[in-house]
Amino acid sequence: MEKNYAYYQQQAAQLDFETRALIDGRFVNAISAEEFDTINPATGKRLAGIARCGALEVDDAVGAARRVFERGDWSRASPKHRKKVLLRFADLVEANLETLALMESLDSGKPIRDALSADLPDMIESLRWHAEAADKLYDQVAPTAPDIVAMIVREPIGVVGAVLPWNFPIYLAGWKIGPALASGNSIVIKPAEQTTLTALVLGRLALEAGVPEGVLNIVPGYGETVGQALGRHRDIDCISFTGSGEVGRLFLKYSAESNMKRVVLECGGKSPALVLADAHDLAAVAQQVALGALFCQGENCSAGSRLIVHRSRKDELLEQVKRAFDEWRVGDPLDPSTRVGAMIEPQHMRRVLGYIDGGKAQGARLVYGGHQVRQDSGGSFVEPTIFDDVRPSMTIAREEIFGPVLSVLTFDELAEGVAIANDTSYGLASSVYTGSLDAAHSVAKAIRAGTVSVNCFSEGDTGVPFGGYKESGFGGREKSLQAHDQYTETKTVWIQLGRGAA
Ligand SMILES: NC(=O)C1=CN([C@@H]2O[C@H](COP(=O)(O)OP(=O)(O)OC[C@H]3O[C@@H](n4cnc5c(N)ncnc54)[C@H](O)[C@@H]3O)[C@@H](O)[C@H]2O)C=CC1
Ligand code: BAL
Repeated sequence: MEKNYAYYQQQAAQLDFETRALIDGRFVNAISAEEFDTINPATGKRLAGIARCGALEVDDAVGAARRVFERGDWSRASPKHRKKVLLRFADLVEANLETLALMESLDSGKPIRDALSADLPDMIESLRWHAEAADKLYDQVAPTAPDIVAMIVREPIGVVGAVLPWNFPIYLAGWKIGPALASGNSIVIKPAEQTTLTALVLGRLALEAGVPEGVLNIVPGYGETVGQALGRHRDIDCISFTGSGEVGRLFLKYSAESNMKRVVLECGGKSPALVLADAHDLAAVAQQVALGALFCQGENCSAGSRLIVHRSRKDELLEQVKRAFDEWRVGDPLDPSTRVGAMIEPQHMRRVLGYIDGGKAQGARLVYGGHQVRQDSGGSFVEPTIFDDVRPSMTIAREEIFGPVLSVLTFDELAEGVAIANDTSYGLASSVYTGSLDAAHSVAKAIRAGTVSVNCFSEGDTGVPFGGYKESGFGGREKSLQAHDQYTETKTVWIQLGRGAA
């Protein structure tokens, strides 16, 4: 059967959902037997009732994670064994790619085409990449005096709490599970309450692949209960969090008020796309600008939400960007021709529409879109939107909107453009478009952001670090070998020769 809209609708209608927590290798209901609803953002309809866990289930999951860690079934397994199991896990995710993509699209509102072509393949790559690293990351021996051997060894940090957002639920689960498990830790995952379904399938597949019981636990529930209990738990060694800066700060507080656990935060952005006067091929630039602004409905921490363009090229580029935006059709996420799906929930849609109203009120010029659409669907849809004549002081140029809204600002001198790009409390990603190698390098050095992409919008791949400067990030990087630093402790073993037993 052709894999068209009708096919995906039919497949989606046949899905079964796992809705229970995974603790110590068993799927269990919440102790209270309570559930919370997970809703399809594209229809407003309930998909399933999910186990509503709380601090008691967090205790059980952390206890199980700690026991297996101390027993060593996984933490002291040979790296080769961990690699083999994680590669099998990746294969199983791949074998279930379409089912997981459908579930992800239903639960998060993201277009099925993105779930199939980006979220799932990238998640699988993350598992494989870190699995392969497991038996290739060597420890070190320091240069010392001849009667000393000083070894610098990495050890798993212990029990990791992974707190996930709703914008890339399975993909970001992969960012955390891959390196955390490859380096021998146990993990307790708290999915965002809006998007729990795919994480629970991952739990089943991990067990099937041979990840020992208790090594990977999933505790669904709300942030104030499950999230906070993880953050304050004295037997968790590291929290890896992705989400808002506001909640990121809470995790720092939880850590300070409990056991000083390591906290790694990945917290959003207001990323610039800086287009210099000598940029080539504005039609191609416009395609990248649209991708940066609209991918995942703009619900993307690294979204290129500020277009900062040299005044001499503004009018021409703006026309091209509008044309590029025309290609981003809003529609039912299950329709493979849809490129802009549903906002995660009605309150978030209202927040995005509030920013649009605020932009108009502050004097920015709405030149494209600007409205809620597809009301009849029952879902939360906002059309791609462009504001021109935005000043750096306006709220839409400063705050993370997390929706398909692009602000256009102009500059005359390059230094001014760079200053506007850096005039933000965030520093996650950025793009620069130029025909000059010199300018590309100078701007890349001057921009204070974790990623600078030149003549494209990109976060790179699994092999390169991802994370933010300033309030976009704290404590480390995701992806690449640097991700393993989050989840490992460094131990120095200092051996004095000639004083021990013969
Ligand atoms: N990847 C990113 O950078 C993301 C950024 N955001 C930003 O945050 C805004 C709000 O989105 P939310 O879903 O509300 O993000 P959030 O930061 O509230 O949620 C992220 C995770 O933290 C948990 N959480 C919430 N409150 C908590 C608490 N008091 N203690 C412990 N854990 C808690 C949530 O349950 C979820 O698992 C978005 O509009 C966007 O600007 C949101 C999601 C992802
Ligand atoms: N851009 C992928 C990571 C995130 O949105 O958090």
